[in-house]
Amino acid sequence: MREIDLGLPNSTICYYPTFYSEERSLQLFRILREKIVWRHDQIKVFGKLYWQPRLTAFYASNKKSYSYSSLKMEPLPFFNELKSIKNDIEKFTETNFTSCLANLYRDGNDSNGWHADDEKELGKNPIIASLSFGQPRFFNFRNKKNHQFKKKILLEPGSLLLMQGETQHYWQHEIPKTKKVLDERINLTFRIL
Ligand SMILES: O=C(O)CCC(=O)C(=O)O
Ligand SMILES: [Fe+2]
Repeated sequence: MREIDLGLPNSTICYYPTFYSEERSLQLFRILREKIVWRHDQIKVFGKLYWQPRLTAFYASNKKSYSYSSLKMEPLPFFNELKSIKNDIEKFTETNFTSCLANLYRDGNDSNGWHADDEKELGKNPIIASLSFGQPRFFNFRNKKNHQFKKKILLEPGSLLLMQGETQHYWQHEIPKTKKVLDERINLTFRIL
């Protein structure tokens, strides 16, 4: 499989543009759009409530909830197709994942602000497997200590982005908004909780 090492210091980040074929990605987009129970939550930032700029869902094979940005998500059980995607990822990475956070970016106005996936329940050096479907979107990295030090990649449908090792200690990531009229994008991030 085609593999692109991002080559950022103090990180292990690999991009696989064609983890799924074009046809399979389109089929999976339709299934995920329909079967995932999407929710729109509010989060509290400095005491003020804001609507999250995207829809989300949380699935897990255990009972562990996922907490971030003042939000606590209780898991739903995996449905068949999501389980089979999890299987594909597990075979490829030789890693067993317990949980999947799903994001639906409805258009260019939806986004995911600068953050690192460094919640303590993920452990010290978490492995995160991130799959993309639907509309391609840019994904930015920036160095935590030097915000000028950035790298931008386009996440294409059917692609896999693997972040592991010390990545979350040194780098933040975001999905920026864009003024262009865009279609929906679905992201699945598999994690161990
Ligand atoms: O949508 C993406 O590709 C990134 C999602 C993300 O960073 C997250 O859910 O923690
Ligand atoms: Fe993230």
